[in-house]
Amino acid sequence: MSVKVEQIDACRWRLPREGAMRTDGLVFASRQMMAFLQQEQALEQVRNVATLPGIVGPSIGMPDIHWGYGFPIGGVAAFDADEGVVSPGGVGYDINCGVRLLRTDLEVSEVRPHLKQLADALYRNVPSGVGSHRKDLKLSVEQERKVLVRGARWAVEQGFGRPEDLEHIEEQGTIAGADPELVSDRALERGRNQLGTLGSGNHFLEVDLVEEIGDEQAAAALGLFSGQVVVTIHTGSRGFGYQVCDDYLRTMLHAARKYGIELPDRQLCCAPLSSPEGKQYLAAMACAANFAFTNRQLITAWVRESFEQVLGKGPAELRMSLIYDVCHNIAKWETHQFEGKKRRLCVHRKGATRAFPPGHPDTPAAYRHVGQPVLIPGDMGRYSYVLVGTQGAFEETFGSTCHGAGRVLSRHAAKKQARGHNVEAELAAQGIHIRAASRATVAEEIPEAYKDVMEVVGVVQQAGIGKIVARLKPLAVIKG
Ligand SMILES: Nc1nc2c(ncn2[C@@H]2O[C@H](COP(=O)(O)O)[C@@H](O)[C@H]2O)c(=O)[nH]1
Ligand SMILES: [Mn+2]
Ligand SMILES: [Mn+2]
Repeated sequence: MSVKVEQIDACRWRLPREGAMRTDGLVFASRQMMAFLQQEQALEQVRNVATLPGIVGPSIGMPDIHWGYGFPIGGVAAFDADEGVVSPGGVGYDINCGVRLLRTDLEVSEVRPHLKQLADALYRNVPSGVGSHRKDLKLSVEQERKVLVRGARWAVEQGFGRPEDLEHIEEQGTIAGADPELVSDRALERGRNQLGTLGSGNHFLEVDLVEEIGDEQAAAALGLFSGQVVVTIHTGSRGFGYQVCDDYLRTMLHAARKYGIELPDRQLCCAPLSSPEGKQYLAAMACAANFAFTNRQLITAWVRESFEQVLGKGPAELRMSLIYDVCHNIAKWETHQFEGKKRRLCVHRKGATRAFPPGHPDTPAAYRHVGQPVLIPGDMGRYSYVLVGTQGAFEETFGSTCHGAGRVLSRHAAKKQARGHNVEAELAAQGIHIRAASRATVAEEIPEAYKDVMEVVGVVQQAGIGKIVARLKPLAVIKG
C-alpha cells in the first residue's frame, strides 16, 4: 500500500492532511528508508494517529518506525489537556520499556580476560528468559503496592543501589499519580513473580566497549571515554505492564464509544484526558512505569554484584555509576511551547525517547550544559549509541527522538535467515559472548533482524533531533 508523502528535505517527509486527519504526519527518514517504509503499514498508522481528537502538532514518525499495535513503534503524538485523548496503544504493551547505561572506570583490556566469567555471572545473577526469577526476592502484596507507587526509590530504600542513582533516572525513577487500586488482581499477581527479571526477546543486558567518541565535551560530562567498559540494560514492566495495557484496552474501547470518538482502527481506542477513564489509565500506567524503573534498579544491583564477584572490586572502586535511565514507551504530562504559547500536553512516546536539550530543568544537573542522555540500542552484533537531546528536538518533536534501530525482519523471517548458522559461535568469533535462555531467541534476534542503527542515528543527527556522543560495541550479551 502506498501512502501519499511529500519530501521536505533530505530527512523529513510530510504526510499531508487529508480525509479524517486533523493534522499532517511528519516522518524522519532517509530516501532509502522511505522507499522501504512505503511498503509498510507504519505510515498508514502515522496517518491514523493524526485523526485522533486534540492532537497538537503533527503525528510524528522516527527513523526507526515500524508497525505497532494501533500506533506505530517509533511514534510520537502530543495531545491537548482539554481536547485531547490518551491511548494505551500510544504507549504500548511494555509500559516504560526503557534503557539504562552504567559506566565503569575499567578499560577493555582489564575485562577481556574475564569476559566469559563475567557473562556467566551476569547470566546467573540476573534472571532472564520465561519463568525465571530470583529465589531471594519474594514480594508481599503490600510490598508490591509500594513498588508501584515509589518506583526505583523503593528499590534504593531496600538497599538496591544508592540514592544518587535516582538523580540519573527520568523522573527520578518515580512517575507521580500512580494508584495501585486501579490495577487488576491479575496484573498484581503477574507482577509479583516477575519483578527483577530481564524478560525475553529484544530485552537484554550487555557489556559494551566505548568504541568511538563523537562529542568529547558531552562524553566527559557523562563520564565516558574511548576504550571504556560500560553496561546497557534494556527491559520494561514485564507481565505487569502487559496486563495493565490489556485490561485498559477493554476500558478504552468502551470509552471511545461512550465519548463518540471515531476510530479508523479499533487498536487506537482511547479516552479523553479529562475523563475518568483517561485519568484512571494514566494512574495505572504510572504503576507500570514505576514497576519498570524498579525492575531496572534491581537488575543494576545484581550487575554491580556480578562485577564484584568476577573482578574482585566493588562498585565504588570501579566507579560504577548510573549514567542515565530513559523510558521509551510512555505517555507523560509535559510543558511545551507550541505556536508561541506554553501548553500542557500529554506526550505519547511509543518506541521513542525523551531528548531534552541543554538547559532544560528536567535534565540532571550534571548534564545540564550538554543535554539529557539518550540511549539508543542497535543490535547484539554491531553497535549501539549514546546521544544527547537538542533544542531542535524540543522545538520540532516535543523533545523526542528515536529509540533503537527498529526491526526489518519479522521473528519468523529472522529465524529462517538464521537457519544453518551457529549464531553464537559466529558472534563469539567476533569477540561477542552470548548467553541466552533459548536458541530460538538468539535466532530471532540476529543483527540482520534490525536496521543498521548507524543510519538511524545519522538521520536523527542530520535532522538536529539528537546529537551523537559515543558509539558502543557489544562484548557480552545476556538475552532471555
Ligand atoms: N545493543 C543491542 N540492541 C538490541 C538488542 N536487541 C534489540 N536491540 C535494539 O533495541 C531496540 C529497542 O527495542 P524495542 O523492543 O524497545 O522496540 C531495537 O529496535 C533494537 O535496535 C541487543 O541484543 N543488543
Ligand atoms: Mn524497549
Ligand atoms: Mn520492552
